[in-house]
Amino acid sequence: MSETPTTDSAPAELELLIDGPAAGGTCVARHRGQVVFVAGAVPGERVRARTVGGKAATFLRAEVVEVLEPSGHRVPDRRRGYAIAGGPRLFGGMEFAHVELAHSRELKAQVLADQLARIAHLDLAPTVEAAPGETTGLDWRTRVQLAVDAAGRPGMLAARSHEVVPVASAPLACPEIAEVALADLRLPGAERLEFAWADDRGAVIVRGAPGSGPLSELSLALGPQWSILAEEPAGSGRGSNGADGGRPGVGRSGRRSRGRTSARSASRRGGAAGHRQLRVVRGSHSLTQTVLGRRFEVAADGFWQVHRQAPSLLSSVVTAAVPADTTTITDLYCGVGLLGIGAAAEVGARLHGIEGARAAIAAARINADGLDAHFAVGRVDAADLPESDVVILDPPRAGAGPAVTSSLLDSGASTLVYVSCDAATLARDLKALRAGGFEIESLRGFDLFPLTAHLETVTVLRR
Ligand SMILES: C[S@@+](CC[C@H](N)C(=O)[O-])C[C@H]1O[C@@H](n2cnc3c(N)ncnc32)[C@H](O)[C@@H]1O
Repeated sequence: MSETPTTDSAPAELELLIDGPAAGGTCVARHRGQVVFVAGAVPGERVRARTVGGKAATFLRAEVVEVLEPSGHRVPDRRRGYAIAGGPRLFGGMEFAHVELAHSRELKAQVLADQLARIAHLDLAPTVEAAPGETTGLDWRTRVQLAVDAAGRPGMLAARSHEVVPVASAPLACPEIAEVALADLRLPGAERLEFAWADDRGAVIVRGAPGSGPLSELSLALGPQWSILAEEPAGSGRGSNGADGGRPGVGRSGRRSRGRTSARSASRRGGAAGHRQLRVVRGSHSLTQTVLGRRFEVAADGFWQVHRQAPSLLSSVVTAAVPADTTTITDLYCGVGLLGIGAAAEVGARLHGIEGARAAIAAARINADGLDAHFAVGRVDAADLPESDVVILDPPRAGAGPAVTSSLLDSGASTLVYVSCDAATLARDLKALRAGGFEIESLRGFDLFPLTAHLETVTVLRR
């Protein structure tokens, strides 16, 4: 066991006592006064961990290699359930795979409270509520992105790596996606598979250049309920149509890197979008999702709330915050209109929606059929906000930011309903909104990304 100081270039093994939870699904420990963010740990444990880099002068990052004194909240790593023969090699993105589901929600609530306190000086003790009917936390994703390795095998990326770990089925997926037998698929030339499931149909987007053979294999492997879309070949002249998803600088391969979003490309909460136009190999580019009795059209590669219960849950919670006498609602970052349409229909209000993705606005206009609804394509941070009593906002992880919070303070709105998937940017924006005169009426956390480090919040503010 090394007792020498660690640096980026010299990994070391440390014995650590794990303290509280930290952002990103890690836990905090200390080594010779230096903070260590440890992946794969549970608070209260004693572990042996290997450093994986970090700024040695300020903090270290490490991964558990052996648990010396386990927490009672530790469970066998659920990622092993997705291993193919020859596995298991573990992949990234299921930060709480080794933690009891209920306890993972408590850890998320502690991180949320900590960020609200540190950034916004708020003394709140929010809980993180389970989605209705959640039991295992393993079957919720209606949107799944998989990488494809050089041999054409679908898999997940290893943590902080481009290495593809092949999997037998899509992790955390809803049953309809989970039953697709990935271990049998070979799609050489493909770079990424994106699955989306709606009411009773699904779509698979194949990115990269798989050629006709692999696409035929995919067609045979999937039932008729699945549409298949493929990227147009590079150089076909059919690139992005230029409609901007409006997420500069945001971007992961999912909920966080959305600067290159085309109107027909993914605009998930952080995810990088596709770059090329899609061709329908079979089926349709559009899916229909029914939420609380209302039908929503959404493109297979357009933004949609990922947890199968999220659309109805968020729509209900947002609508409940809208006063019955509301005459006008503005829905910022409205996507295909899910939150604003539900609320406007309930109280009979006029609706304005603003969203960066042109294709989403086209769908929103269809989805708002029968309502007094007006939608505009544009960047929220550059928009003049329409006069309204209530503003709903559901920004990407980057949050609203100073330009938008300033517009909200200048607007005539007396109620804000802020839906967020990032506690840190929420806290920053709440600080600005409170300083400008809004008061927090309620703040609820929801575990809409079970067994990952992410959570959703809905905050109601009034003035
Ligand atoms: C988290 S999604 C919310 C969508 C919608 N509220 C829903 O529940 O389906 C965020 C949306 O904001 C859009 N967006 C991101 N940055 C934007 C910006 N600066 N201006 C306008 N829209 C933006 C994205 O295209 C995406 O549709």
